[in-house]
Parts: sequence; C-alpha cells; structure tokens
Amino acid sequence: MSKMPENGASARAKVLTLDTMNPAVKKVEYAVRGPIVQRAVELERELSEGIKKPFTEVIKANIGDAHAMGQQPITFFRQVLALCSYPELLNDSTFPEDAKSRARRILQSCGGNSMGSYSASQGIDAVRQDVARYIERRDGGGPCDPDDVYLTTGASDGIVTMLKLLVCGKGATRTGVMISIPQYPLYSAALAELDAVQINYYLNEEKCWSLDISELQRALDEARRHCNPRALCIINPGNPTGQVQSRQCIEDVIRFAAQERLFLMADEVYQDNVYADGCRFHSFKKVLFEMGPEYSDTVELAFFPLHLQIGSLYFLCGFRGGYMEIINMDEEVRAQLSKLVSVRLCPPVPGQALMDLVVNPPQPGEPSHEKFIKERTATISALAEKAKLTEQVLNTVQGISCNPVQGAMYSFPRITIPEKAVKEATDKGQQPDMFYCMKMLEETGICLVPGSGFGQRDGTYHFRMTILPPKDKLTTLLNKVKEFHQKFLQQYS
Ligand SMILES: Cc1ncc(COP(=O)(O)O)c(C=O)c1O
Repeated sequence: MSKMPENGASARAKVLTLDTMNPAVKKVEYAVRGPIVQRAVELERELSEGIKKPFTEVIKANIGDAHAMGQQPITFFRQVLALCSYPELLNDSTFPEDAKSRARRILQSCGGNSMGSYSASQGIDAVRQDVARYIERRDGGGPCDPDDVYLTTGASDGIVTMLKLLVCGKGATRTGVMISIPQYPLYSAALAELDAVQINYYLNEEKCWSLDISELQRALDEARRHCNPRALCIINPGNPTGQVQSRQCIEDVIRFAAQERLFLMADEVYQDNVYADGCRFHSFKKVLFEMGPEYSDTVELAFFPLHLQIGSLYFLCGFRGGYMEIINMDEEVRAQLSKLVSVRLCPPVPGQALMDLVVNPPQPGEPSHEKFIKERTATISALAEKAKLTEQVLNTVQGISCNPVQGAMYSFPRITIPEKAVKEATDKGQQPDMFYCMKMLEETGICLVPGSGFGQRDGTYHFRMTILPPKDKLTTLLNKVKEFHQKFLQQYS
C-alpha cells in the first residue's frame, strides 16, 4: 500500500503495481531458486549470527553449481582466462606455452585485442569456427557451417531466444510448446512469460524416465483442440530425471516431429555427463543426418549442447557461455534471429573465450594436455561414482525409490508422503513435497527442490538432489536424508 506523506497530501499512486504490471511475469515460477532456497539463505545468515539450529551448516543440494560444491577447476582454463584478462602475464614464464598461444589467438580475435570489447552479436568468428569443427568431430564428420552457430549467454539465453521466434497467436491459435514432465523449469517459466501454451508430455518413471511416442501423441492430440502446437522440446540427458534416451527413441522423436510438423529443440547441455553402463549419448543432429535426406533436409532443429554450466563437465556456469546450432531454418526467419540476437549486443566475451577452450582443449603433445586429461578424468570418475552411490543409498530407505542416475547431475527420487502429512501441507496451502522439503531444511540444513517445481504425475511426490558434493559430504547428506525420511514417516504414519 502507498505510504501517506507526512504533510497529509494524498500519495500519488504508483504507475507500476502488482495490478498494473505484466501479468505474464506474475505467472513465472522457477523452483530451483524458489522459497526453499530463500529460506536456506536466511538460515545461513542466522547461523553466521550465532543463532542455534539443529545443524551447523546449510548444504545447498538444490542446484548444479559444482564450483560452489568445492569441485577442482581445470587449471588450463583458468590460466588462459587469466592471460586474456591481463595480457601482461604473457611475459610470465610460469604459464605454459600452449596456454599463452591460446590466449594470444583469443585476444587477436577480440576487437581491440581486449576481452573488454563487444564482439559480433552472433559471437566471435574464430570461436564459432572452433565450435563448428567440434560439432563435426562430435557427430562423426557431418558438416557444420559456422554461420549456423550462435554463441549465447548460456543455454537459457539460446532456448528463450528460440521460443521468442516460435511463439505467436491468440486464443485457439496460441502457440503450444511440448515439454516433458518432469522438466527443467526454465521451459515452463519462459512459456509463461511469453504467454504460450505449455503442453505437458509425461516421462515414464516406471521405465527409468523413458519417453514414449504414444504419450507424445496423446499430449499433442489433446492440445490441438485448444492451441496450435508448433515445437517439441527434449532434454537429453534429462534434468531433473537423469535418464539418457536410447538412439531408437531419438529416431522415433525425429520421425514424430517430421510427421506432426513440429520444430524440434534438443537440450543436450549434459551430453558429456553419461555414467551408467550400457548408456550412450546420441546427438539429435547425428541421428537426424543418419536418417537420410528425407529428414535431414526438412526437420527444423535447434540444439543446445555443451554449455559452460554442465554438459562440458567443467562447471563454469558463472561465466555464462554456450551456443546453439540451427538446422533447416527458413532463411528469412534466420535473418530475424540475427536481428533478435543483435539487440542484446553480444554474449559475454570471457564466456565465449571459455567456450572456445571447452570445444578445443589442450591436444596430445601440448604441455597442458596431460594435466588437463588427469583433471577431466578425475571429474568424470568422481561423478560416476557419486551417481551410483546416490542411487544405492536412497534405494535402501523405506518410502524412497530412485531410478538409476544414468546421466546429468541430479537424482529425482520418488518419496512416500503419508496422508496425514499431505493434509497438514494442504491445510497450510503448501504442496506436500514443498512441506516435506521445507521441514527437511529446517531440521537438517539440507536444501533440496520439491518435485512439484518440475512437474510430476498427480499423487506422486519427488525431490531433486544434486550429486555434486564431494563424496564424504554426499555420504553425510544421503545419511541425513535417510534419517529425516524415517523420522518423517514415523511422525505422520
Ligand atoms: C537442462 C538444462 N537446460 C538449460 C540449462 C541452463 O544452462 P545455462 O546455465 O547454460 O544457461 C540448465 C541449467 O541447469 C539445464 O539443466
């Protein structure tokens, strides 16, 4: 409410109020940084002020920020970035020669020989060329034109940009976009903000979160009655669900998109995070090209691989970098895309520089290669071990069942919430899994994200927990979750 000025004159009403603001923004929700996380931050402050709690530390297992979890950064990346930021260090003999030559190349490709300059809106040419060569290597030689590559401020930026191009219409012609449930809530948030229709298709939890074409068809047929479905988004490997889809599944999805005339958006940011035996990452682009010209010349695809966040395993999310490649996009729309990205001038140049290193790391024979491989291998092995550990421990708890964490960096176990607790939550106006996670935070200091933030089948409850903490911390965390769940069941059964 407006505050009355002291002289008694009536206060001027604010131009911007909850009633007059953009209603689409009010519909946006983003559980990954929602009320639980806000409370976790408050608890951290209270602990630092000496207020007594039943725990001594808040463990933020809600988000995939590996550096915040103490993961070792990759030395080569830091060296090159340091050299690019402060080129005087190029005279310092403690830096290896390959880091120096990489820094010189990046600096030369930046306007004004400085990372402080703007770059081209689509991204630095030399970096887009390296990305294109990388995608060709990744996909076994299929051509990639650097002009089809757009560097972005992380995957989020690329995904939202593509959705902006796709969304239009009003009423029954409003654009519908198919997203998985559970989903990474960037999608639901962006669709809410753009006032598009979210079309939910459910992943099959009983079959390790696999994707059934019959479920896609059901969701599409129902949606066609009230909107205009135009795009299909797939996250593979999955967040929050950690599954890795089979090659057959990807082929079926491409065929479905072709048949139903849907624009495909493939979120492959976790492409390098595959742990389970027998699982392999198959890129949409590679499968599309293997299916022959009937598909590779027609299906419109945007994919978002290897971002600084995660897919690359290097966890540089704060630098904000990434890229997308677009395939079979109409030339006139592509011109609109180029215009759209030019409005934000350019993605951060340090993020672009790092992206270049991610797609083009030290090669055999270069001074930094051995150390780089050692650091990278240590990261992958540790993640694989922690994925297994998480699944194993959670499955020993009565009332928790967890699918194998085949990839990405989260587990998404199903939890039993007794009727009595569901009622108490409903009486408080809370989702039952929010009630559960809030209680766990207050009693143990563990910060998880309730499954309702990602979407789940009615009557089922989950939480998302990252597998990133160092092994000893993860073990403590899992044991605390176990203890809490047992107590919770006893209290409410
Ligand atoms: C599936 C998925 N897509 C996109 C993103 C956004 O990544 P970025 O930090 O590159 O914007 C994330 C981040 O966690 C993610 O999990």
